[in-house]
Amino acid sequence: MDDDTEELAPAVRSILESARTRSGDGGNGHNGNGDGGERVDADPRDLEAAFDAAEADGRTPVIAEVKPTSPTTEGTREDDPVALATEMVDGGAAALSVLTEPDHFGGSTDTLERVRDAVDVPVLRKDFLVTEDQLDAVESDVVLLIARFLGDDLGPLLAAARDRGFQVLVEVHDREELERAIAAGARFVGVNNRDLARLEVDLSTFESVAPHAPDDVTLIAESGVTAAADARRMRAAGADALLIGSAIMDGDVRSNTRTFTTAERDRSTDDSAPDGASTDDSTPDGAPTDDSTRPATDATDAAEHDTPTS
Ligand SMILES: O=C(O)c1ccccc1NCC(=O)[C@H](O)[C@H](O)COP(=O)(O)O
Repeated sequence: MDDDTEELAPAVRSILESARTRSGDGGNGHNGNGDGGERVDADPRDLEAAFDAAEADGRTPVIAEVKPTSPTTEGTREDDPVALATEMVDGGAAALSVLTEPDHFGGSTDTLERVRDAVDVPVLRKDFLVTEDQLDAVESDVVLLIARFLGDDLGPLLAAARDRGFQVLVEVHDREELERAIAAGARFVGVNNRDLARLEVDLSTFESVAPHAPDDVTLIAESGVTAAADARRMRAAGADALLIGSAIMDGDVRSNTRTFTTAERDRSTDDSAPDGASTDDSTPDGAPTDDSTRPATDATDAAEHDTPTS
């Protein structure tokens, strides 16, 4: 496992420390998979198909995140997560992300199980997994692995997750992490606009990393999307889908989700954030992009799109 924890924001160091002490019970003293310690055999709902269905229906593919709180959020949203999740789906979310991290995000494996039972879209388990046994805490359709935290363990953990049937979203923040993710065989890559060293969000992160991804990788823009204009901007930069938490959780969840899922269909969608927060609009909006035309920074970069994935 990588140990550059000195470079991480204190909150993120604390998240990692707690992740390293959690076992495969999800931190709740309860194995979310039923009977203690059993290896998960996941029967996943297809994430790519969910994105395709959203596109076919004219919706921007959005993974809406059930995120009760976080180190960068004030307060905790106490509503029933199942009710919130149902509203997200009603708002057009192609998939859901559910935090299972208990100490900093108010998540739990029980919440994920309840949400997954209540909806029919794919559900991503959002957590900071660092050991193989943690994969067995609960069944989900997709698990998140964060390249920065895993170092050389990324490949083995990705393989262990796939062995259990999970689809895997590998999160990266820069080009070096993207290359490691691709070398490990990632097919879904999330580019996190939030810098875990400083917890600052900058949408240009996705714009700078995305052109280096092979065309056959499904790219997800994570964090910092707060308005319809941001959603269009990420799509113009090549995002196949968007992972959105705080801006959906703040206020009317169904209506907030709809703001993003209709961002490209209705160009008149108000560009202010659903909660009125200002947006990072330093790059002009772009029209929706086709996967096959993911922008490249230059001809050399374009050639790199042909890198095969396993
Ligand atoms: O969201 C945080 O405050 C946070 C702090 C430290 C590490 C990770 C954090 N977030 C995890 C996430 O990946 C986000 O929840 C997700 O990308 C959604 O981001 P946003 O739409 O900005 O809520």
